Amino acid sequence: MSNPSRPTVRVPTALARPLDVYRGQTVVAAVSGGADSVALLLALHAARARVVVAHLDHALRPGSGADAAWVAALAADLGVPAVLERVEVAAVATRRGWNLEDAARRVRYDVLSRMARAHGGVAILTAHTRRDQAETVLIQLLRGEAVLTGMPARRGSVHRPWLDVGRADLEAFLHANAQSWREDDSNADPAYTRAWLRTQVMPILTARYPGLEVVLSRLARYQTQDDAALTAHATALNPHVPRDRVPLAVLRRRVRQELRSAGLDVHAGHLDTLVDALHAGSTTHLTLPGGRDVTVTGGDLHLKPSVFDSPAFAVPDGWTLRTPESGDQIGLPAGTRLLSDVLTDRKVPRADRSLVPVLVDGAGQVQWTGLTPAVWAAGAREVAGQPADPLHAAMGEALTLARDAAAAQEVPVGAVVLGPDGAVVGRGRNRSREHGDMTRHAELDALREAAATLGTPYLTACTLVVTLEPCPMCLGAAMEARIGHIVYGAANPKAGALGGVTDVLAHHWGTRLTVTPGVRAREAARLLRGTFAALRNPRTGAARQELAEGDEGSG
Ligand SMILES: Nc1ncnc2c1ncn2[C@@H]1O[C@H](COP(=O)(O)OP(=O)(O)OP(=O)(O)O)[C@@H](O)[C@H]1O
Repeated sequence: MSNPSRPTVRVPTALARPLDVYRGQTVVAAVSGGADSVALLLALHAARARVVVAHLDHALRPGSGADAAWVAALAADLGVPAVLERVEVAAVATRRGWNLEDAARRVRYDVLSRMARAHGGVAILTAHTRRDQAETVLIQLLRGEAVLTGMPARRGSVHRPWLDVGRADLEAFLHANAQSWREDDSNADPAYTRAWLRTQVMPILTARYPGLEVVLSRLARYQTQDDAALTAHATALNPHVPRDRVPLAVLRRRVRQELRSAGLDVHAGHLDTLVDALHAGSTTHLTLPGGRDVTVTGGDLHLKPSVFDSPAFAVPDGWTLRTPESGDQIGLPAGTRLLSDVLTDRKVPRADRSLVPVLVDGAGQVQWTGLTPAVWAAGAREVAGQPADPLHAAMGEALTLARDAAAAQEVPVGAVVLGPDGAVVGRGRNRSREHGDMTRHAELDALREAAATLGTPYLTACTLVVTLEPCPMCLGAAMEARIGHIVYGAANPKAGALGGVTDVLAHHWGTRLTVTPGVRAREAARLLRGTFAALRNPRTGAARQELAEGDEGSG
């Protein structure tokens, strides 16, 4: 029931019109408690939509619980139902190897979709405004994305009705109705790209180009229209048209469509190589992320089918070989996961997932998967009489080095380099404090030692194993040394160059490098947390440090 003591809300036309279509409809309003989503909630309620308020507490800030309670109280005051959920997003990010912003977004949309299904909502409405749209276009530009379409006004059931609404109109609306909102300090923290753009970059640009926000959101609209037209051409492309007569913009979309429909992701550099070869009628071979080989020859694109391994060991009694079934689970050292999530993380194309051989035990738990390298359940290697995972063992050495660094009051990061035969040829740990030199990172020490051991600076068939996602300096050094494979433990949202802050490999480099994230990630992350706690508070921190050490064998 609506609160009768609440004054009637008057909504200006610019804000009300985009919401007219929801009159009488059940919709889920995503309300953070910030100005934009509070205004959306008020305006939707005034538009006589049947609103269900949805709020996710990401548990990333001490005040987040208070925000949730505030949103619940506002919903109660308006007489509309509210669904609240709390998810430890930081733990999800660590487990899945995602950066924090990414994890927060993925978890949020997942939870919102579930809430919409449970309440029969026809749409999930977010309060993104023209300002958010302008920032998104700038982010796409800075990341070097091929099209600057911004956020779509609709994607599936997610609707963004206010993408053309200016922030000033919205705040004026809230003030006119004496409605308060919650301020989130992290919105001003320049460590986050969006907040940095909002607080540091946009003010400078807007001082010179006052209409920038409008211009950028118009650009997004035009680019969306252009992209739709070119994509339609690409879809309708006749396979017999000589490729050198097809405009590159259409060809690029066509190649992307073909790869996407095979469930494959590509970097811009890969796409350029394939498109150029198609257009020129030349031949090129590439290995895409996820290990799929693709060849362009004679103006055609050929995808080699995924090849999966069969078990090359005696299958233990009671285990059965089959293909994945929905709901399959695997007990990994860091916890039990859905097999489908593991296959997603390993970038197995959707179309090929039903072909992956798996071994399940008598209880139906997956013990082994035929990926390269294979994924084993915790303890399964021992049951099958297989040697320990060499990467797990190498990470153990790197963790020991990281602990040595911690004991020497250094940031606890350790690294080893495995030579082409898998033996350790280089070791390193952080020594920046000892030398008063910020280039003395663990990886650089390990690379240097490996080059000395092998007698060559080129470490082409070598693997760098490091406890923390490398920073740009160390990743650059590894690429200069032509390292073929990087394995890391914990994600590094503050300085990581493999997706933590930026994904350096998204650009086209001359070297080919594969990356395995998340090996013994929990131990590496705990060690870092324990050391920082020890530095801040020597008494309680010491206990945590011991905890971190005791965790070593659990991976
Ligand atoms: N914790 C949350 N729970 C529910 N919905 C959220 C949450 N955080 C963000 N959203 C939705 O996503 C939109 C965009 O998120 P963003 O982080 O830009 O918003 P915000 O700055 O936290 O809040 P607002 O946009 O309400 O001022 C919000 O307008 C809101 O609709």
